[in-house]
Amino acid sequence: MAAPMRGMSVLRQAFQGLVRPAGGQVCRQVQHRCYSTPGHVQVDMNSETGVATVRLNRPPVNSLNLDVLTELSIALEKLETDKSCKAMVLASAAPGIFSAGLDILEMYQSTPERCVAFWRALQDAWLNLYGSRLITMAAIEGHSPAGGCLLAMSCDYRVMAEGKFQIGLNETKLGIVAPFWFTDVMLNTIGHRETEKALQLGALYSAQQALSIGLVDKVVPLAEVMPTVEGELKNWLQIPAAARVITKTSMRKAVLDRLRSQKEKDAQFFADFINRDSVQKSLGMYIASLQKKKN
Ligand SMILES: CCCCCCCCCC/C=C/CC(=O)SCCNC(=O)CCNC(=O)[C@H](O)C(C)(C)COP(=O)(O)OP(=O)(O)OC[C@H]1O[C@@H](n2cnc3c(N)ncnc32)[C@H](O)[C@@H]1OP(=O)(O)O
Repeated sequence: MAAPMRGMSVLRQAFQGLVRPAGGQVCRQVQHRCYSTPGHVQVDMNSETGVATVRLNRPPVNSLNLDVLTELSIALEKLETDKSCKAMVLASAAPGIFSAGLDILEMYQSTPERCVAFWRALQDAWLNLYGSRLITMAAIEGHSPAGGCLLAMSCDYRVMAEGKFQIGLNETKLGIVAPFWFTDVMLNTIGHRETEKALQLGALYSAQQALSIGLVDKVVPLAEVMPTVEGELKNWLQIPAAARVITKTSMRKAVLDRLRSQKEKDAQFFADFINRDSVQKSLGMYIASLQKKKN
């Protein structure tokens, strides 16, 4: 039997038929399909309910590098074209973390070519997620700063674990600036006034604070995050899909089109900005401060 997954009772897993096959990877019998387990993005498709669970799996903190973003993008594309898939839950396989955001090492002392490739991968992953026809829900079972917050905000619904975890767009604290499409998503989520404060301060919120400004939709104990997402999904799945998708698309189209129309310019701008001496200096100091935490 596979080791119990966080936030899920052993009984529940037994009921769902979790087994460990000869290859050593966790798979489910009968109604579940695992499309991709060897990489950094695990997809578990329940063909009975039409709900896919996509877990980021890059310990220790699920930082988003070029590989993770490319895998995430491909996984989302596959689910989008899978007619049996109706909904997607974005979660983490790493305890205590949803995602630490972009891998800072992709932005520090990197080449302009790598920076552009990295940024394109982020753009594509985000366009696939924010523009998805699927019902998308974020199960935030840990910290979710910066790019992690962007992924969560890009879902239709967010459930976060109570306790010490934090969420927010903290870019200014690193001496960098949240790109316009990060800002657009936050504006659509919490409104203008809260976004202005949040972005200028690089604010990281506790789950309760995030709930109070509408950055997340529900806060529950850690073990209740997945069951709460599953419960909420039942409501969403009852809505006629075509009407829901048209509504979602019309509300998100302007923001998606804004990036689509200037993808290359945005990627080039990112590479130029990130390679400025002053930005590299700030990032270097931030990396040192993360490392110092341990000593
Ligand atoms: C008009 C101008 C327009 C400009 C347009 C372009 C501008 C560019 C915008 C770029 C956008 C960037 C968005 C981002 O996502 S930046 C990333 C921001 N992320 C963070 O600030 C999170 C940093 N991490 C933490 O705070 C903590 O790690 C944590 C998430 C709270 C977890 O804490 P915990 O104690 O559990 O873990 P550790 O801190 O000990 O970390 C374990 C190891 O992981 C390394 N680490 C952590 N985060 C990252 C990361 N994001 N990237 C790479 N590596 C990371 C950490 O250093 C530890 O490594 P070690 O074991 O080797 O020491």
